[in-house]
Amino acid sequence: MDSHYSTNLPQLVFTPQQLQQYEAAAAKHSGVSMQELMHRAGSTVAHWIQQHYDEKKRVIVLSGGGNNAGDGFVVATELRQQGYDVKVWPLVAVHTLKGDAATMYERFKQSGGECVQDASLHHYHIVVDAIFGIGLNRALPEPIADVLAKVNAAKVMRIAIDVPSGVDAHSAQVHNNAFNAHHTLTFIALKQGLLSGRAKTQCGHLWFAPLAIEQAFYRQCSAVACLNDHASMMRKRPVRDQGSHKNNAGHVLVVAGGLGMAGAARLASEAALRTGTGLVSVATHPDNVQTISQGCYELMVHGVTTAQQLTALLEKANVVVIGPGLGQCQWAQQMLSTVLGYEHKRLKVLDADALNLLAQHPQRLTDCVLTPHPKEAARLLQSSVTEVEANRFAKVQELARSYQATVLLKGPGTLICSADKLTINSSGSNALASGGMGDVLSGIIGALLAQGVSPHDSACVGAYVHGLAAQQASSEGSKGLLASDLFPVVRALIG
Ligand SMILES: NC(=O)C1=CN([C@@H]2O[C@H](COP(=O)(O)OP(=O)(O)OC[C@H]3O[C@@H](n4cnc5c(N)ncnc54)[C@H](O)[C@@H]3O)[C@@H](O)[C@H]2O)[C@@H](O)CC1
Ligand SMILES: [K+]
Repeated sequence: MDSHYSTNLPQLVFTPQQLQQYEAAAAKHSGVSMQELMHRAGSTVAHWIQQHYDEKKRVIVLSGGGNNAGDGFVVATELRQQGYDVKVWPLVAVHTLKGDAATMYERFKQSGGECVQDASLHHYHIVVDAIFGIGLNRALPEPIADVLAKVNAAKVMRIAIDVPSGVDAHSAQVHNNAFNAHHTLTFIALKQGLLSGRAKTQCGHLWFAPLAIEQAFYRQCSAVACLNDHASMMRKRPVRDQGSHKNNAGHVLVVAGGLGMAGAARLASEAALRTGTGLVSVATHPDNVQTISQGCYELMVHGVTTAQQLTALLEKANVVVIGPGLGQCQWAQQMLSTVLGYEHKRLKVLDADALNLLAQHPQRLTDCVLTPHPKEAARLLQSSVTEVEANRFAKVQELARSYQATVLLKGPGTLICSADKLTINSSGSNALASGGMGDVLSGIIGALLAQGVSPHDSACVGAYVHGLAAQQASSEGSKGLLASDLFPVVRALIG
């Protein structure tokens, strides 16, 4: 069916530039004209609205000056035909419309459709955003931003066509007053910029409508990233043979917990245990030993003050997780330089203060997974959080390249980047959780590495399981999720 849509998203992810370049060829190969394609796009949105809201709901479509507006005029025409009270509020003068968008405007007028200026929003139930789609190339002009500020504050259902206006579908940058959608219906192929960072939340529920040309599009160009899905992530979990024992399931050494920071070390090391590691050792500040061991007697906890003591522990482990609650004092620096300088191959997860210390002395790494949040990423790149969030995709690639590591950039739609691969995480975010969530994630990734999963896949599966566990452990929208609440869910997912 041409107006098919679903919240089941494909795994292949593209840039908006690829859509601009190849969608005409894909349409041609599918025997569809560009005008028919615009018609399908608009019809799909109209159909979606009919499926979700009856014709008593009053609809206003905000239109812009490009083809996204053309889709909007199709929506308005079709909904009118179905008996909805629908108006269009052009935010760009309609006489500037060209080509198919101008044709769709004419059809709307000919069918008796009306345009209004300065509509009073409280009269409407549904606002459809047809201002900008993949053609957005700068911040929103002030008059449009002012209208969108009012729309975002109004008690209306907000539905975006293809891309919420003000969201850059390439970089995931969210410009001021971008349309804050409850639902976004995006066409033909997934655009990377809708899937990560604040842009992801700005889309609300994301629906995919292939317009029956997606297969032809996939044949035109290669995806730039992969959106992970449940089945592929579950397939990549480590398999533990029934006849195996603890020594076959890896040995993680968690180097964590400066003075007064026992909790971070405990969360990371318990997470490593709960994710199936055979043995977990902890190297920590001597004062923390008792606190970390309490109630988790499976952990082997060592108070460590010298490089020699740490080296002795490194010899026994196959994976090191370093950073949670480490601090940045001399002891912490010594721990990190001992781990990074250790002569034998050890896979390493660097998190939290290990990243902050690394940022002070940037160096190329070997066998490392880095797990920065945007602020840590900004420090590692000597940049700012604003710059990182303005282009998460470019920044995670820059980090992976300059540090020669697998990098996991946290936030909604966590990004995982290795030299040749970019993956976007699809499971929930933990925006409503309290502290310690990152410590758990580093422990999970360490455990997966220790059980033989590759660095890229460990980061992907770790991010997926962690997000899903946060989703499952918290009831919808409730605050106060504890990092330790994740343990039983992680176990159930990985086990
Ligand atoms: N025929 C086609 O190419 C199809 C296009 N489709 C729709 O068309 C959209 C893409 O259309 P366009 O490429 O025309 O792009 P848009 O409709 O997104 O807007 C582009 C226009 O806005 C201007 N613009 C961009 N950013 C601006 C800003 N911040 N302030 C002021 N003006 C700005 C551009 O210079 C251009 O004139 C898609 O997102 C999709 O909704 C669909 O109908 C499918 C078929
Ligand atoms: K839009």
